[in-house]
Amino acid sequence: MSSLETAKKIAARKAVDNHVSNGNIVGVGSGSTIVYAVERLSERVKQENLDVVCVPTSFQARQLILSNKLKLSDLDTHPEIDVTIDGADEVDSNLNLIKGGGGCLLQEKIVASCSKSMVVIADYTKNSQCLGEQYKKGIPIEVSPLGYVPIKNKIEKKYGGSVSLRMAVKKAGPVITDNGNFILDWVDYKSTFDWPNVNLDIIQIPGVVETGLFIGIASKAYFGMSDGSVKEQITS
Ligand SMILES: O=C(CO)[C@H](O)[C@H](O)COP(=O)(O)O
Repeated sequence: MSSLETAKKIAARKAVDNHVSNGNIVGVGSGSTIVYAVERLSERVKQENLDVVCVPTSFQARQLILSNKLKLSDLDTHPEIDVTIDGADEVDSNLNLIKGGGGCLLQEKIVASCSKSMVVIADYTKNSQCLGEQYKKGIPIEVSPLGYVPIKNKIEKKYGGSVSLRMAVKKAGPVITDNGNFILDWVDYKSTFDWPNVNLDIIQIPGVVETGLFIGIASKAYFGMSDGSVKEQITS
């Protein structure tokens, strides 16, 4: 296993061990790091006979829950979640996040917002001082297909940088989210922006469904480090 995969795995396992207990409703994030968390959750459920119910943040998370034989639920049945564990594309020193590299930002934000706490699991490359310092693929913005060109133009005109429509890899067309929307990726923005205000402003543009900026949502992050240790970060 590469040092990056080991880092993801140790962060994920520690978060599950520290934050999940019997009777919990658990929000299950998306991406590659969450796979290790679900594996650990499944181990603990078997070993400790835990009664845990899982609410997915994506089609991928749903499949992971089912293939690991965990109890699957949804927000209709469980609108209040004890803890959501999820990955991130970048985490700043205030635990503000960029998420949505995997295109699941809307469900991820809804599930996190229904949770008493959101715990981030990531490898050491995601740990930065300010957003945009490490992650260069851009801030994802989920939009209604109808409005993607005017939304792109408005963001570029007001804030600069470049906004592009995310294209599918194995299809001649755009990525379509689990909710039937498009994703815009905004690159070359200023990393010194006042993110809480920029986020609120972008969300006001008609046709913007959600942004991948998670401001003031996460309460703790676990970073797997290259030396095999796990760094814990909380909000100041
Ligand atoms: O936000 C996400 C998906 O929408 C993921 O959590 C994020 O992209 C991190 O993924 P990975 O664990 O593969 O690095």
